[in-house]
Amino acid sequence: MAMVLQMSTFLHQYLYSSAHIVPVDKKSPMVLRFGILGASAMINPAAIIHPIETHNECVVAGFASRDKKDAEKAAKMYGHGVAKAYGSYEQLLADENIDAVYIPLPNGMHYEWASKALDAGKHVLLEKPFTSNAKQARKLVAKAEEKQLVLLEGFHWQFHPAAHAMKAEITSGKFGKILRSESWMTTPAGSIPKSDIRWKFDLAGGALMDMTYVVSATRYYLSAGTPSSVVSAKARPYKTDPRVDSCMEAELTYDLEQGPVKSKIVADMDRPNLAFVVPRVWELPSIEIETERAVFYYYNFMMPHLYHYISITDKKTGHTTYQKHYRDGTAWSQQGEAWWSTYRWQLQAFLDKIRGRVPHHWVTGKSSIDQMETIDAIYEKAGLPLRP
Ligand SMILES: NC(=O)C1=CN([C@@H]2O[C@H](COP(=O)(O)OP(=O)(O)OC[C@H]3O[C@@H](n4cnc5c(N)ncnc54)[C@H](OP(=O)(O)O)[C@@H]3O)[C@@H](O)[C@H]2O)C=CC1
Ligand SMILES: O=C1OC[C@@H](O)[C@H](O)[C@H]1O
Repeated sequence: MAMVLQMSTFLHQYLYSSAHIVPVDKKSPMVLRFGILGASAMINPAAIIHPIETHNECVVAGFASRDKKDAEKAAKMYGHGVAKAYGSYEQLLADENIDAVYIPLPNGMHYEWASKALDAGKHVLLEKPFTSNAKQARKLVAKAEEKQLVLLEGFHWQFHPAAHAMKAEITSGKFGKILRSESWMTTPAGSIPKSDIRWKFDLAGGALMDMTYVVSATRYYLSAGTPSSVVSAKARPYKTDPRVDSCMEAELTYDLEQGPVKSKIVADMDRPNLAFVVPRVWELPSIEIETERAVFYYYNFMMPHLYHYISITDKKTGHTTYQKHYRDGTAWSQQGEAWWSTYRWQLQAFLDKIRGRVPHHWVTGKSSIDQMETIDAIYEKAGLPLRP
């Protein structure tokens, strides 16, 4: 289902950004010039190109590809006559006219290229998962601190008003302590092509890596770092490479100040059809959290701009209330439009951080390290090697 969501978001982004394109002066010192490493990545239009088109403080100034023709194609299609094409990532990084880079490369290349970008003095918006493993994450965060540059893991969903509205309810104290959580993300069997980067161990593929959202949502709503223990972890190995998890299910325990919480996560890139024929298209990435007095359920936490709801069921009365949030919210007073996607909210925060303004939300380096430490611990418990 995740792929269907991705396609819907492409359409959503295309339609809304076309209606809200803002012309910007590339030469103005106030305009941040982005370069994209991996011009032909599938995620580019939704995650960065269309959001930038609707922002008056930034522009895509360069596309780099392994093949210069692909960079030229992207520049022609999305460059608005100002973007340059580069036939290698190194060439883009060497260009002093680029201020920041977006990195949508295969997971296993995140560390190398984010590190090189920081060395070249660029701010980095890095796709999830942050790196291949926690060791790399620690090194990368240290490098960004040393260079005093902005480095952000692209957990776009956390920047959306609905994410914050749900968190504000959970942490309000009205519903008591958190007791347990369960988060899942699936995509129907056969929907990810065999050639996809997600199936390649050497590129740090695997369901837990790709659907890292289930871990990050759990940690975000529990305000947690790393689990005190991975109670169980079971991988369904990918047919042609058992080091790659086509599905990962794990049970974690968090020892929070408020008390222990049991969390289950499910990430399935090859979800069997219902009765062998019906793809489970209704299974959007979701999280359920039980507290002493209520059960929360956030349906489609990953792409809430398309559709979402948050339900809160009172455990005593059984009464359920529903909420939807497309703008404003606890962390926002003035910013944002109802049509902004999670990626547009994320871009706003990234720019605010670079410009010295206070972003409405941030994914800290420590959080990205904790995230990768959790992923490593789950792989270890499942008996799979850490990603290279
Ligand atoms: N935030 C979100 O919502 C999403 C995030 N992602 C993340 O973005 C990243 C890219 O995903 P996606 O766009 O689906 O990936 P794609 O396979 O579509 O794109 C990856 C790009 O990386 C470049 N590349 C460099 N080396 C290789 C290699 N050895 N094999 C394949 N590609 C290579 C290619 O660009 P070129 O040839 O032009 O250099 C390629 O187009 C992943 O880390 C993924 O987790 C993905 C989807 C959604
Ligand atoms: O980040 C992602 O979000 C959407 C999914 O379809 C995709 O597999 C994943 O990389």
